[in-house]
Amino acid sequence: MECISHVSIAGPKLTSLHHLKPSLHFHRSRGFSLSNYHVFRPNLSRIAKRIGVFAEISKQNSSIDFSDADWKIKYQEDFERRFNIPHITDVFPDAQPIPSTFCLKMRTPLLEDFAGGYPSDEEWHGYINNNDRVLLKVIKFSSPSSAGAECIDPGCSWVEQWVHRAGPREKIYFKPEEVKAAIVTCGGLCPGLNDVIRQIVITLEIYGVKKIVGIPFGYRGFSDNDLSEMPLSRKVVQNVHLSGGSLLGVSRGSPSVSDMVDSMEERGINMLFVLGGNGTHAGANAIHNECRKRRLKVAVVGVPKTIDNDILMMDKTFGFDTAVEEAQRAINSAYIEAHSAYHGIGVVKLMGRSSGFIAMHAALASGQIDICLIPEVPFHLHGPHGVLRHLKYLLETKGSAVVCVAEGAGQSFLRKTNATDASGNIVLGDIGVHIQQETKKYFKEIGVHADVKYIDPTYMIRACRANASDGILCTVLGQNAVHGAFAGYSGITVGICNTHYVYFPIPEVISYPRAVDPNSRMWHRCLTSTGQPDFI
Ligand SMILES: Nc1ncnc2c1ncn2[C@@H]1O[C@H](COP(=O)(O)OP(=O)(O)O)[C@@H](O)[C@H]1O
Ligand SMILES: O=P(O)(O)OC[C@H]1O[C@](O)(COP(=O)(O)O)[C@@H](O)[C@@H]1O
Ligand SMILES: [Mg+2]
Repeated sequence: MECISHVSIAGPKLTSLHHLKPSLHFHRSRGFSLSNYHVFRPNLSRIAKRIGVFAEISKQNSSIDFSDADWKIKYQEDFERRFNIPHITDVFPDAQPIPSTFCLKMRTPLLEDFAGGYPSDEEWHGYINNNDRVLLKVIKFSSPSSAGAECIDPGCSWVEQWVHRAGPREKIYFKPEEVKAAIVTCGGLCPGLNDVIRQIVITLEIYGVKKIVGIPFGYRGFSDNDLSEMPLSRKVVQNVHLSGGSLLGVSRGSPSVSDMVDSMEERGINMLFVLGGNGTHAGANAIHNECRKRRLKVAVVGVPKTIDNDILMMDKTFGFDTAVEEAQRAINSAYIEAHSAYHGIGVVKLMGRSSGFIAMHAALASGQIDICLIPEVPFHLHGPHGVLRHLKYLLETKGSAVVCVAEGAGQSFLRKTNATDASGNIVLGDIGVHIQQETKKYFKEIGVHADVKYIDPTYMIRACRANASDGILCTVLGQNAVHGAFAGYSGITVGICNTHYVYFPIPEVISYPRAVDPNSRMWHRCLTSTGQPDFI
């Protein structure tokens, strides 16, 4: 691979970190304690153990023999294998590609049949080479103690990790007139679903596909005989992005994988575009595997939909930006209420089952949050270092305060019900209500007036239409999903990585939910912005 040119990273230098050092009750979670550095990412590991994910990472790295002079080459080869994207020729080695019918200089497939041959423009240079790659990690950490460092070996050496570049290929493995493409949207709503549906349909038509359908109400639509598939065309989807929600509907819970593949066979579906989060992608990968087992020439391509932004490796997922923007309205209302009341306290609960990205980014964007609580960073409500004591301090010094809490935070304070939704997700207790009640109780007990208001904007945020930035992301992801399917890939998902668009094999991005790294610069920035102390 070619040489990389390096640039310096902005941020506090070790020599200037003393202002962040923990005092008795200050920023212990920032983790600059170098003397305790036994593992590569101590703070992250501590949190990781709690949420049971990073054990896997250390297991992967602990099996590497760093005394082997070739360990890096072997690691990179192994990485290349892991991130290889499954292709139709893995199962059908004799499958012959045809020249792509996708060419921006030649839009005739919309109008013509292919009896006289496939239109193509050999001279066009708008295609992606199958060997093009995008660098997954772009920071060269010089020490495991650098904030957010992700090191493979104790010396934290530079290891290149490349993933597949997304986009249209010169050769395609499906004849457009033989394609029946289906789109399904699963899980909860997320801004941008309609934008992605629209782009998939438009791009399919540009390739020359005539049979495009929507599966209604998520995976359920495969098995419920009362639900018929929805014919889709550019005309049908032309304006769908102007409203939120999903044109096709969503649902949780699903029929068995084998029933879904039976249904696909009956309907003659050979391209399936699956829009959803971790659960949906697990389903998509299972469908892909089942199709392979049955030797069906089918492309299954995912588009990660998670407002929580909890899919691994990606810069962000669509809908996240809109959610952060929309959350500003709730935060601002909470701020105005709190600021206008005598000793006002506003509590805003934002989405994020296991990841606090929305809360962290919304806090950063608003500049009105005094306390941001996320699932990745443990906290106490009561006690000398607890949230409530700090709220009292804020009322004394500022007169009002605003708390932003991610829905998955502080679950240990709430009674567990073990209830799950139809998809098997744990039903969380309402931490927002709990904080509101505990705050009221606390101030009553200490005889200090406090006017506590609680806002839960979850469903208002989820139902929004995508903002401009998400609209663009959805457009690119939707188009790339179609390019990936035509290129013959299956069991893949699309994403954005270091601002470039890529394909990932599904299992690599859903092995556990992506979480905020409490040792990352972004969390440190959030703490700097809110000015909150550690609550442990
Ligand atoms: N491990 C799994 N294997 C197969 N299908 C799954 C799995 N987990 C969830 N699903 C299905 O995926 C769909 C969406 O899952 P859900 O967790 O509700 O949303 P999300 O995809 O956003 O995580 C549901 O229809 C659910 O039944
Ligand atoms: O009320 P519902 O539909 O179960 O959804 C609530 C959940 O949906 C979410 O918005 C995320 O849903 P997905 O995992 O489906 O993307 C969570 O933040 C929230 O816990
Ligand atoms: Mg899920």
